Amino acid sequence: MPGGIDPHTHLAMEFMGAETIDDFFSGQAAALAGGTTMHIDFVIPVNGSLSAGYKAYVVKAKRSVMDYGFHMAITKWDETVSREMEVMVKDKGINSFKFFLAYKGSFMINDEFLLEGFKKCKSLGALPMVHAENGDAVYEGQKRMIELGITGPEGHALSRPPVLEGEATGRAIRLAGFVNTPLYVVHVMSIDAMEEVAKARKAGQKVIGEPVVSGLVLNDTVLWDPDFQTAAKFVMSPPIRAPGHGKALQAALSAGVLQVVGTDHCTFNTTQKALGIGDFRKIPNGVNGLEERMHLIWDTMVASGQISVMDFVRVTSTECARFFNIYPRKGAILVGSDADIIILNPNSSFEISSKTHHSRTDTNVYEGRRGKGKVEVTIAGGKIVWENDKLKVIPGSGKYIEMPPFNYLFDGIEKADTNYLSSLRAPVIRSTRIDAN
Ligand SMILES: NC(=O)NCCC(=O)O
Ligand SMILES: [Zn+2]
Ligand SMILES: [Zn+2]
Repeated sequence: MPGGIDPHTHLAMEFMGAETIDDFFSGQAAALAGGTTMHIDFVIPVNGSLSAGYKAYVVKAKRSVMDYGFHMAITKWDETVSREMEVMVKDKGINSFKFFLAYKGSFMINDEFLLEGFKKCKSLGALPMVHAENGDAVYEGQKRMIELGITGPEGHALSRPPVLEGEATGRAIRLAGFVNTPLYVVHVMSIDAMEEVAKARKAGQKVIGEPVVSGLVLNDTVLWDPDFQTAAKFVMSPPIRAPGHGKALQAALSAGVLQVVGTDHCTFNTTQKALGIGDFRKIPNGVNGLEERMHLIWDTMVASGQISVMDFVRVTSTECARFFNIYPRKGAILVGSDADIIILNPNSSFEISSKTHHSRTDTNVYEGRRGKGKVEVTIAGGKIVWENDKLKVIPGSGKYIEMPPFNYLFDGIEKADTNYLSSLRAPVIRSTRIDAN
């Protein structure tokens, strides 16, 4: 099959007072061992500067062992940001921008700037992405938990319930519809958010929903574990939800309501997670998944009969290549495509453990999981990099993949705008005469 493409990772990311323990070397080594041959990471601007952020990430990615691309986060709005977005698209090969509706006081931006960002993305042919949670309400929910004396990891889930994800997802979708731009919703974690995506797609709106492995296969009961370390490793945003949400997301994935599976790989070790002992708001948010994604999706979705092998390739690779406009170079086995290929043996089994995984983190949120379907060989760029449970990787061998704007979702956007304009009624010409009496 074509190698996996993970549309959502955070390697060497500075976040919540810590830096993720996996960098572009260890995170990518883990990815290759799990059959993923390309990932798209989020560049975080430095003090709001896109160019400074881009430069920093070019340095971070120097030791790459596999191909990668960048999305860019937009964390503030002004003329410079608007101009720099243009540079990122036209000169740097970035065709997607992420807007955080959560993380009040750090990454979050308001609706006025979200609208500006959506308009700019549309004009550049870049895909806007949203982290959809209502950041103001999350802030309120966090205060409420602390006042109630709930300071442990369970407070994380209780302070940001599904309704806040549903609200922000619906709002972002409606604003994208108002601007008439395609939209990509990252880490859809709840039924509430998924149903907003479903409703919009049914109405013909170009909305992409990305579930992540943790949301598909885990549930939030672990956040109530009495051991802080055990519970804290599962803290991510939006939170892993109550039992039932994961199964509904799986059904949505098999029905095509959700389209591509990411990981949101963002790893912090036990010492880093301990920053939040006594205050869940300080636990660095993020879980692992780069190495586990292909195995868990195969086992959960294909081995269980929920999706076909063809669908597996679509949701783990091809569709991602199409959304980010690099198909058929990536996401296919064709003459002229990059030779990123995996051999997955459906009859052999895998077992996940922090003792054997390739990530640098000392825990694994999928610890102890076993299943059917193991990636036995990974070929990246025509070279065997994973075979007989051994990695053969060369730091610096990974290439930066430039992604051009105007993917297929932009087809028809201009036409719809023209139709909209001509559908507006002719302006009313009113008399300004005022009668004397
Ligand atoms: N998701 C998460 O908890 N950490 C990474 C940052 C983000 O994607 O929101
Ligand atoms: Zn996010
Ligand atoms: Zn993320």
